[in-house]
Amino acid sequence: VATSSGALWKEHRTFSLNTLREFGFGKRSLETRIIEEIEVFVQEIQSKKGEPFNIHSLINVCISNIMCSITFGKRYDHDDKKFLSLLNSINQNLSNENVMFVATVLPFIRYIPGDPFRIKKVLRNVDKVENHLRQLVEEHEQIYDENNLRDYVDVFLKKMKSERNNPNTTFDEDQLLKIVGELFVAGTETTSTAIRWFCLFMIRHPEVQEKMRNEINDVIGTSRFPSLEDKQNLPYCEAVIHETLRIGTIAPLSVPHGLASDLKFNGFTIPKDALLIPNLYSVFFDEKIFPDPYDFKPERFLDEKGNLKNTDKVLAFSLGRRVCLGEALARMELFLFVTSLIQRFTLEAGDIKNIPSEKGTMGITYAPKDFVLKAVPT
Ligand code: HEM
Repeated sequence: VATSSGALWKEHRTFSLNTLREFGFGKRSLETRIIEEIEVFVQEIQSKKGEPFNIHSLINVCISNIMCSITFGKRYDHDDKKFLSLLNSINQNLSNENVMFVATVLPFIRYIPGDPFRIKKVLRNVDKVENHLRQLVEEHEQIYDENNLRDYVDVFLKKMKSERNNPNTTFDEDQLLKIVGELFVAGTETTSTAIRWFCLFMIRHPEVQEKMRNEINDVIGTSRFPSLEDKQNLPYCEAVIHETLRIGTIAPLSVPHGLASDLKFNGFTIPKDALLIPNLYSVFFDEKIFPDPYDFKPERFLDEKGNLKNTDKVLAFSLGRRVCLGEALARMELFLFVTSLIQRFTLEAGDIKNIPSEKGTMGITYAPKDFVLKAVPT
């Protein structure tokens, strides 16, 4: 979806969205699935007993499991070595994306003996992920039952079978592998990065955590997990999520777009086929929209009565026809994960002399540098 355009993009974006909606996007069934994953998340954190740990892999597995269950009807245990190694390969490639830009411009560098640019490593990682996904698709094909469509892959297989005699079909195994790979990667890395930014900002701003916890305690208490119905009653928590997406700037340059026709803009003509790189960063840090843009201030999204305002200015998922396909899922996950976390734990720096920096690293997303934290039960 993300890398295609024209008729192919339209057909597969519509198919993907409809199918993902069928499997719960924006529905209660998906909320229940997310909360089940949060229960595991909380148990894993409790098992650390307030000792310092790196939350990166824990968040990655939880978020990835949600995407895996929609796509393949499957989730993995947190100590599944094969799955952890797969997620690690994806992480390595995403944080190493710049290398692939260089290899695209200078393709010969991949033939240099040894692996000085780590390109062979990146390609080995791609193979590893593709082989894993291919195996999952093959397993689905073997037990496919058209009267019991369990997940995204089954619905795609049904469409493939119904289009078997259409010579122009775009529903084939290659396309299926591309899309599940994309959903798996885009659906894990982005949301997981947003939650890591959230943890980092909470360590740096204990007063914000405290306010969130007070609001959660007033509205929900501690006996049950937050649910999506609580969202409207937790404006401060929502404001913190918007501020996290703004300052975290997970996709500062969104995704490059190609121009389908000439475009006149501010007296310039930008020719058809030119590559446009949207600069979301310039909006998030525009002081006319967000005064003191470098300060973490959730209150900027609340009016004097405490109601949310200006949240539509945070274009974290971009906008227009190619707006992020996973926005609904990501917003559900973000709300449920961060409120459940703050309801049960106080987040502190793992090492008081080493408070994690707000300066991140740029790969395919803008992510925090790895850090350790303490999650002290409230
Ligand atoms: C906090 C989490 C997320 C952020 C910040 C984010 C951000 C973005 C952005 C900025 C784009 C580019 C839109 C454009 O081209 O104008 C995008 C596209 C996309 N995202 Fe996300 N995303 C997130 C979560 C997800 C999730 C959970 C999924 C999985 C379902 C997903 C799947 C996609 C896909 C498939 C596209 C390409 C859409 C198209 O080209 O039609 N994203 N996302």
